[in-house]
Amino acid sequence: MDSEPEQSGPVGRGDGAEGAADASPDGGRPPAVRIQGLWKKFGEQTAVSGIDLTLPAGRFIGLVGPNGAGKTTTLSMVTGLLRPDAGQVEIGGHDVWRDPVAVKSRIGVLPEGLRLFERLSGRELLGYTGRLRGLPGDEVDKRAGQLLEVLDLSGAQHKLVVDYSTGMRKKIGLAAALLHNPEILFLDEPFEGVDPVSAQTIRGVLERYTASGATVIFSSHVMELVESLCDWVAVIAAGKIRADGPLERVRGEAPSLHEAFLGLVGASGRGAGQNLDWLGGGAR
Ligand SMILES: Nc1ncnc2c1ncn2[C@@H]1O[C@H](COP(=O)(O)OP(=O)(O)OP(=O)(O)O)[C@@H](O)[C@H]1O
Repeated sequence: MDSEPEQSGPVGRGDGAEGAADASPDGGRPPAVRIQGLWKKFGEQTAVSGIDLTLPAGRFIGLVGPNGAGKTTTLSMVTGLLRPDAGQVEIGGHDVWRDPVAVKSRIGVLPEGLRLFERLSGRELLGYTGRLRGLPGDEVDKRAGQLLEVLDLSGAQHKLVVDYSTGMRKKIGLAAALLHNPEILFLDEPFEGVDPVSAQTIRGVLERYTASGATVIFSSHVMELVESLCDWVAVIAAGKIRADGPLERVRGEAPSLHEAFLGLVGASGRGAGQNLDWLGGGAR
């Protein structure tokens, strides 16, 4: 994207770190995430272009942006999976790269393109994950059984992960990310490829988790989903944050988050397919 997007309707960036002001320590809790000057290039391609962002603890937060905006790259750097070219990230007040053990014990991650141990059953995968996390065996068994039950995977617990469907993989990945009861859960496109029934199950688990004061940060391009789940939103486009803050403020005067998003990423009124004059039954 080579031009600045319009910012009609919702409150955008460029007016100081107003999102940061609202995301300041809440009841003595440090922000869930504090990002300063984050950059990442892949060869000539700048994926993340100087992001500053503070996300408060205890919220359901959506990171939204079009394809290629930099969501996965940002989440990978924030969760310690990808080293930034420049910048700092703190999670719950701990530096991700200087204090990785403290950070990793506090977070759960459901990455994009989830790579799982395919030759383990779902149950074995949770057992292995729990032991890696240092949980006692009986506690792992108890938690794994409950998570499998709630996520409707009990019937498939002895099936190999390689034979799981896309939705089942998302759910077992979510169970593995929740097993150690993290303070902050990062989910990259958790609902992609998931049917409505499984989506409702995942949603219920996440709502229960945030109701107890935990933080969920998830990326998505499904605005309706973000609007119905999140109370805090950050909009990213072309590697930059375009707006962030409470949902109502990012939505502004726009009738929906979808409309606000199109304005913020500069896609309002973009014609769809005027050049495809050959396409369609009548043009043969
Ligand atoms: N490993 C890589 N090597 C080269 N370019 C990359 C790599 N990873 C990401 N990119 C590029 O960086 C930009 C941001 O990609 P990223 O995957 O972070 O976007 P995204 O917002 O998650 O997109 P989507 O919604 O389509 O998953 C894109 O232009 C992408 O092509």
